[in-house]
Amino acid sequence: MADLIIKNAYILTMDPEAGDIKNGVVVVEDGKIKEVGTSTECTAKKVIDAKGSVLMPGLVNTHCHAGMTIFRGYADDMQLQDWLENHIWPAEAKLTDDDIYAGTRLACLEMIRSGTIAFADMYIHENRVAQAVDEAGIRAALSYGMIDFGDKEKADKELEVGSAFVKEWNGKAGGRIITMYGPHAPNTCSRDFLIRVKEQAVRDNVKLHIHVLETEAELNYMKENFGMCSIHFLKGIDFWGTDVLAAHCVWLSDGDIKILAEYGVNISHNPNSNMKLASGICPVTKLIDAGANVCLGTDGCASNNNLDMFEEMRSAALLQKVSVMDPTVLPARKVLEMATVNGAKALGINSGMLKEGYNADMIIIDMNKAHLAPVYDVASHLVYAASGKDVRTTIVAGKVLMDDGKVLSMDEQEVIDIAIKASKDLLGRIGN
Ligand SMILES: N[C@@H](CCSC[C@H]1O[C@@H](n2cnc3c(=O)[nH]cnc32)[C@H](O)[C@@H]1O)C(=O)O
Ligand SMILES: [Zn+2]
Repeated sequence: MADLIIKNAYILTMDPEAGDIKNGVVVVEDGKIKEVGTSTECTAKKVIDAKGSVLMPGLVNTHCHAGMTIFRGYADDMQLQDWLENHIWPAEAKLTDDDIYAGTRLACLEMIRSGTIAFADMYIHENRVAQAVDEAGIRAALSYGMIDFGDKEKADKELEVGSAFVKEWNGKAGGRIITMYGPHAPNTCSRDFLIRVKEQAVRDNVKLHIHVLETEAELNYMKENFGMCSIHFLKGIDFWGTDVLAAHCVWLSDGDIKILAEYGVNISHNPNSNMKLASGICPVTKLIDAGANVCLGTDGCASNNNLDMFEEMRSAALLQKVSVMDPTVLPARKVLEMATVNGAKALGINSGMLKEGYNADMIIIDMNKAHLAPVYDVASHLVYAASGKDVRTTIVAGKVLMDDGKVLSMDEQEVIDIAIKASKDLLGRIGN
């Protein structure tokens, strides 16, 4: 007997061979997809009738600082450097591991509610992030964010913490957690430190998660200090490879784009964060045309300010169209691919498609809504009309985490209340 059957769904498999399936059926067993088709002989412990709904792979958020939900709306409308140096970093210094746990639980709740089944994180007290992920039932690629500012002692300490985290949590939560190394950025990590981290990641056979060329300020800093941009600098220390997830990649030359594509780098495009911080516009179309793997991320809640990947898909499509003054770029299906297939590839997880043998990481979107009627093209609605609020069911590793709008893996009000209390206590500690 299978664990779960979903029937009568309009299925977006995201599998180029299977395409869309009308009145489709998916059978789930032991956390994996057992069958995808139009009928099945199987029976199951639980059957979901998805009539009038769309079933698709869940969304993959490839750049986040989940615990920063605690800072949602804390510091808006300022430049990145001012925001980081004068507001966020001083506040982060007062964060406790309980704050991070509370903030990450809130992030997991928000992501489960809005159809995200996996996210890539880079933050502090990452062991408490992992604990929250384990309990919430979501999938995640987690890294302890490391900064050395050229201080050898800090570098040693950061790598010790980052390495211990990688080893302790890789593969945990029934395989839902994978770990990465998280060197923060080329202008906050020294050359030697970046070399050491890359070597350690290769030895540990895990990927790397780094911010790259989010702002023109980083580009200028790298040119002044190293005589070259971050892309050429990282190439010079053999940093690039398919094991790298680079967030932002806004300030790129055509030569940089060629390098990123050539090395198979995974690029996490964060349109809402880039717009909110006025960081710039990532040349997504050029990167895709060059063959790079471009996926989508929200960044932290303090620079978005939510974790709704449907909003991120819409922003990515609209921002790119107006930035190149061509409405034909980034069509809906391409954006859906970025948020599912490409995101899964970037994290190295077997999700992102509804295909036999893949992780049963999927979502059901209720299409019986005024703002989703009538339906000519499902993909169009998912990108240009829907939001995370239209997700009714979220399944990760075959487990139903939200069933018809009710979150089953956590007490929603308790999670919200604890996060609000943590933010109030934090304000008291920050003293404003
Ligand atoms: N161990 C490090 C912490 C790094 S965690 C990841 C860092 O990225 C910061 N961060 C959040 N959003 C952004 C962004 O958009 N660009 C760059 N850094 C960010 C976040 O505030 C956090 O300090 C230290 O010693 O500071
Ligand atoms: Zn970030």
